[in-house]
Amino acid sequence: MSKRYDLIIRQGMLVCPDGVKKADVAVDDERIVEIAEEISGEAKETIDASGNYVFPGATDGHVHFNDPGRTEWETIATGSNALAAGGGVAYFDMPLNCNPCTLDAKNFNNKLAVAQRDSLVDYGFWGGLTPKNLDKLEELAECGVVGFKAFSCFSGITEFERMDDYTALVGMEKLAKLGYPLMVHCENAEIVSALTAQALANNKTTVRDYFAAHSPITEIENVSRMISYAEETGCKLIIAHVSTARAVELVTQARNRGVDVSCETIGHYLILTDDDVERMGTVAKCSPPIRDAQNQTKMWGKLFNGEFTFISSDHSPCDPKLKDGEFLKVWGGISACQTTLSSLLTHGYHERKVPLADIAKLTAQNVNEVFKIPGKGKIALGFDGDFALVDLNQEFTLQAEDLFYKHKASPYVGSTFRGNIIQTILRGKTIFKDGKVVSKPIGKHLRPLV
Ligand SMILES: NC(=O)N[C@H]1NC(=O)NC1=O
Ligand SMILES: [Zn+2]
Ligand SMILES: [Zn+2]
Repeated sequence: MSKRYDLIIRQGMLVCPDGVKKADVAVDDERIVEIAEEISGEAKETIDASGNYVFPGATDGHVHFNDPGRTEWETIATGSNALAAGGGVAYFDMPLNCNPCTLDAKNFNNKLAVAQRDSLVDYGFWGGLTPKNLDKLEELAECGVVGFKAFSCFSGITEFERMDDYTALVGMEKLAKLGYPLMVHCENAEIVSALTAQALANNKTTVRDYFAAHSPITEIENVSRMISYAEETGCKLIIAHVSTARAVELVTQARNRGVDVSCETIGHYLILTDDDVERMGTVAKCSPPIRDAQNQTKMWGKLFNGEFTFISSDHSPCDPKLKDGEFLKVWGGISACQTTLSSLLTHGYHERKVPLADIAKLTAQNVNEVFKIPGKGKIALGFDGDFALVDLNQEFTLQAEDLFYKHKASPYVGSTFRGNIIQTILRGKTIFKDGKVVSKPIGKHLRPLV
């Protein structure tokens, strides 16, 4: 007997964990219920995807939507719209740069209320770990955080204090017991702050002065230090936005000897170089900074080796006024959550032949597996009906007005991409189509199975 499903997507090239295949996929009651060469049943809605690729909807493991409290920078509403326009169905929001920061249950619940009202797509939240909230980790875990985030160096936000070595050790001991991962922004605080102070004192504030103050060793040293604490405590460690191939090598070596450590990288470390940043200016300032072309080539090698667990955007926008000034002094953060998938299709698949199934793992599957989010991140039976429909060969040049961010700025404005997201579907419902958001906020809170 043929069934009547909520949705059937017909004849798309499905990007499944084991490769790409032409098939139909049916969704009923928000979940994928059938995948077959030809599904005989009918549906309330049918999408003809012939000629297009169907990716699992992306999950961005690392964004700063700044809501509540810094909504003049970005909001959950605008950020989640941008994510959907880029094929995203979920994100994990960082415990800063919202205000107050997510350092206890009360502020977690404040943010949850905003997301319940305003988030177009599904969401998880990071809790923070700072010297001030070692006694709040348990309550944050009970709230349902996906993990904890800490900064080894100054975070840019005074209220979100950096994690000193004592806090790193004790925090990791506690998180190991609770069974939650810690993600660390790894840059050596003493070296970065001394070099920055010296540069400022000498009026050396150019882009190259900034790179010099955040040289590769500051990341490499701190990654190895964090690995030592993880190895000692058994805490699951994730290195945030790793920017140097040498740091990735340290992570891989540690993992090979049994340490529970993995790393995330960000699109811009694979796509832009230091010379691009010099040309583009402060819109492309981030920390750690974007490195040279030689390092970038090695980073692609690491991607081909499977050494990155997932790729995020580190979407960290600000009020444009904060990007206006001398390079060393302005806000560090890049707006990118709308372009990660298209970037990887352009520079990964088309330029370097990265398999599409690997791109799907890096943008959707792995991040949900690492954080134990059930039922999300791949095109498989029983999983959420989350899809990004992609015209793989369609080229487009990104215009500022295409961006759904609160502030229409990004280093990628003016770049030409190959691989356009034409439709995004969250749990069976179309939320973005042909350049427009077509749904009210329907996001729900994602809790890990810890
Ligand atoms: N506070 C904040 O968002 N910092 C982020 N920006 C950036 O470029 N790197 C970060 O960690
Ligand atoms: Zn960071
Ligand atoms: Zn970040």
